[in-house]
Amino acid sequence: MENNKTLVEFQHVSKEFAGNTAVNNLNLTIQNGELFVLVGPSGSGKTTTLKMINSLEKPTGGTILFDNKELASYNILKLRWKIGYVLQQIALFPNMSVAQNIALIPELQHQFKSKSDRINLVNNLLTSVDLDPKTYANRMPSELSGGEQQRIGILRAFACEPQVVLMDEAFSALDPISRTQLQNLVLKMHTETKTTIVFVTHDMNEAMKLGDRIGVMDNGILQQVGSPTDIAQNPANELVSELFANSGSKDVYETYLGRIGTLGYYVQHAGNKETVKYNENDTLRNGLTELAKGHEIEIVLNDKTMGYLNQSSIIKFLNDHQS
Ligand SMILES: Nc1ncnc2c1ncn2[C@@H]1O[C@H](COP(=O)(O)OP(=O)(O)OP(=O)(O)O)[C@@H](O)[C@H]1O
Repeated sequence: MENNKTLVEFQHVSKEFAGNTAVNNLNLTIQNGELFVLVGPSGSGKTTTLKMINSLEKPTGGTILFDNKELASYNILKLRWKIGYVLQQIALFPNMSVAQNIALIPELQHQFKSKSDRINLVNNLLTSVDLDPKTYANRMPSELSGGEQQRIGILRAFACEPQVVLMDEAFSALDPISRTQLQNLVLKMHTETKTTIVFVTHDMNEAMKLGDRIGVMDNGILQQVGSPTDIAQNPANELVSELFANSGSKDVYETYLGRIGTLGYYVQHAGNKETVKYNENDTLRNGLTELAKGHEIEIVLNDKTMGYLNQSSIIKFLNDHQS
């Protein structure tokens, strides 16, 4: 029977380059609608895994299913229309305006019935990321900052309503402020569009902030797959706990909260942006209630709040109240 929940499935997938194993016997399922993060040190096989999803690399062993059909049986060029791709090296077309870049793929797919459809799509997408269409639509990529260019790269990837968006170290070259803004943008796009995203990073903090589930890779081998809570609380082995420890465990709780805060905020994006501060155990519960209502909150960490945050019930609480 078909399982519509699975979008990508790696079955015993390996990839060798001239005798060197980049990916070793990978078994992994990525669900429709999830934000899946692959994290691991340099050379661990993340990019190779990602590229096998859009067939930029072909496995040397095993099988990949896409939407329950063997990837090898697809017309790859057609399939790539349905796969958004965002790279670290910002890849906007330099001779096209912002609007032309964003509308390119839907245009090639004849998705616009009229000129106003095209203008509406571009204007809505730009407005959704706080870039005024009047100012930005006709600019050329060279007239944008790095962060703005990557923002447009993300919009372009989402513009054709892809089945999945692949992002490879998309923010690694950016300054910390732009990086945080773009991470928040990805969470917002994901919450709003429910598009499946596979995000590659070497940064555990970024993984903890973004991932619904995280896959930890090392040396071509998938070490563990789990929610941020699983990875933080029950690392499968030394490698995972070291990677986690090196990322600074305090930061992890902060990014964890960042994620919760961002989700809370974006649930009611256009609504009330009241800021309330909480710093005690009991008020944290109240804070979460506010958050579930869509209010933005800031939680100051101390021993008590850290104790409470250790419970995975915090996530359950938000899930129960947001749906
Ligand atoms: N085209 C290629 N030819 C030969 N070897 C390759 C090729 N692409 C990747 N490799 C090797 O495969 C291994 C995994 O590389 P990959 O780029 O997937 O790792 P990664 O985890 O994404 O690393 P990084 O974060 O540095 O990009 C590395 O040893 C790399 O040198």
